[in-house]
Formats: sequence, structure tokens, C-alpha cells
Amino acid sequence: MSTIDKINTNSWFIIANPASGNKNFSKIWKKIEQLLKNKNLDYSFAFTQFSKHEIDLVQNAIKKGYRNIISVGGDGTLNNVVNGVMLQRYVKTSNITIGVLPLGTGNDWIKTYKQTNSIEKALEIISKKTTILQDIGVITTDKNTIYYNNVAGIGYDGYIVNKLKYLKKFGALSYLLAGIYGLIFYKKSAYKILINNKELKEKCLMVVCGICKYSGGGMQFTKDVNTTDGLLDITIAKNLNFLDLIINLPKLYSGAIVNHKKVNTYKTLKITVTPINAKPFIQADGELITSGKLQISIIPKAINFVIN
Ligand SMILES: Nc1ncnc2c1ncn2[C@@H]1O[C@H](COP(=O)(O)OP(=O)(O)OP(=O)(O)O)[C@@H](O)[C@H]1O
Repeated sequence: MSTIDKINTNSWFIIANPASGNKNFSKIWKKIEQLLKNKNLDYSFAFTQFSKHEIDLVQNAIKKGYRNIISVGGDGTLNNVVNGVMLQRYVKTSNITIGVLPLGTGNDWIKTYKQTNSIEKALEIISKKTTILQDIGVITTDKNTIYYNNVAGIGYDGYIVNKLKYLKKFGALSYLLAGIYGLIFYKKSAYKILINNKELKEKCLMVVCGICKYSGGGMQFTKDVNTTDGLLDITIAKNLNFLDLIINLPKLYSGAIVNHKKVNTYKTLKITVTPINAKPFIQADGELITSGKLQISIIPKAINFVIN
């Protein structure tokens, strides 16, 4: 462990992404500052200036002695904050607490813990500081190692995330638009999947690896999620076609899609997914990672999150 400045367990370090969501950030920030004052919370803050700046900001805050961090933004901002915590070498990650003020487009991570998009309620939750020590996923690809706190996947969902960058201006609708675009144009790939010491060879729509429940702006692809059991919740959506998806659209949102005969679910410590003759996109928490082969494992009870 490296040297740290004076430890500050009571104060919050706020990292705000002015580019998240589709909103008037300066107006919302004024409201947040007022609410922080009303709650009498002790805090310092920084705005991100570029993509992934969150990682450096978290590391500097922890070095300065902060142990409580608030992520102001969407799932991408939170993912980068989590990566900052996992990559720092000053303290054990389980000594860090993260709260979320949801400003994003999808805000999928908060849904597992039944938190709404209300900033007022989020600050209420943060001020009570009830926490859960949640598992964190680790993705290893040929190019990098990335941590994630919500849902990662390869195939159709990676394709959608790649399309989303052109569609976020449509706000909450952007996920549905990207999903429909993918339904029409996405070409499924064959994969070799190593899971629980078994090798499967399947043509798949996607392989989803969940810690939490929701992705794609409120869709549920994982079954019986437990965010602290040290296991990945895997969903292999096999050769689902356009008609299957259209007919089952409500089940993508209700979670009942996991009972479809072309969908298999597993719990595992580790999974390796190797695409055959293709390089499908990989996404983690709605962020595009890379394309190609991946291995995912899990770090049990890695970070404290403030929850409802
Ligand atoms: N100052 C900045 N300028 C441009 N991009 C930024 C900046 N700060 C952070 N980012 C990047 O913006 C991306 C999107 O942020 P985020 O995911 O939080 O918002 P969103 O896409 O609207 O929400 P959601 O993922 O919940 O739909 C992240 O990859 C983040 O690294």
C-alpha cells in the first residue's frame, strides 16, 4: 500500500460527469448543491473533463484520505468510479463506500436496489448511509482488464451499446431504438463457451454475465440475481430470431425471457467466451470495452454501495 494523506471517513468526495444524461447539467448541479447544504453533508467535488477521468479523480481522492465517494452520472460514470476504486493501491477496496446520484440515460444499476431516478431520494439514501458489500466482476480480454458492477455481455448487447453512442440524444428511448436497430441488422455468431468445467459450442444472440439485474435501459436478462453471493449470473440467449424477440419483447423487460426454451441460465465463478470466426462487441455496464474473446471472474464483496 502506498502513503496516504489524512484519512477522512465522514466527508464525501463527489465526482460529477457533466456529459451524462441528456440534461441541463449546470441547473441540476445547482439543485444538488442546495440539497447537499440542506442535508448538512460535508463534501468536496470535481467535474470530469474527459471520458474515464473518473478513474484518476477517484484515485486522487482516496490518496487524499477520502473513503466515501458519490458518483453523479449514469452507469458509465459509476463503472469508471468502480474501476478507479479497484485499480487504486492505497486501501482495501472494501474500505470504500460509493453512493450514486443518478443523472444518466439508463441508470440501470440503481434499479436492482429499487432506487428511482429522483435526486432528492438519492441524497436522502446517501445521508442515511445504509450499505451493501457488493461483488465486482473482472473482465479480461486480449487488450485489457476491466471491472464492472452491474451487467457485462458479448454479442447483441455489445452491438447495441456500440450503436447507442449515436442515439443517446433520444434519452430513455435510445435503448429501445438501438435494440430495434440491432434486431434488424445484428448477425449472430458462434461461440465456444467454457463454464463450470463444461465446453459448449453454440450459435448465440448474446452471452450476458450479471452481478445485478437490469441492463439496456430496464431490461432483465439474468435469473435470481444475488449481488453478494460471489457468483456470476450467466444467461446464454441461443439462436433467438427476430420473431422470437418481437413476440417476447415484454418478457425482456419483465425478466420472464429467462424461461424461454432458447435461453439457458447458469451460476458460475468464471466463464470464458471465445467467438468463432467473428469479433463481436463486448460491453460492461453500458460501456463499450473491445471485441473478441473474453474471460470473466468475480471478486466477492469487493466494494460498499449505499442502497435504499
Ligand atoms: N467531461 C466529459 N466529457 C465527455 N465524456 C465524459 C466526460 N466525463 C465522463 N465522460 C464519459 O461519459 C460516458 C457516459 O456517461 P454515463 O454512462 O454516466 O451517462 P449516460 O450514458 O447518459 O448514462 P447511462 O449509461 O446510465 O445510460 C462515460 O463513458 C464517461 O467516462
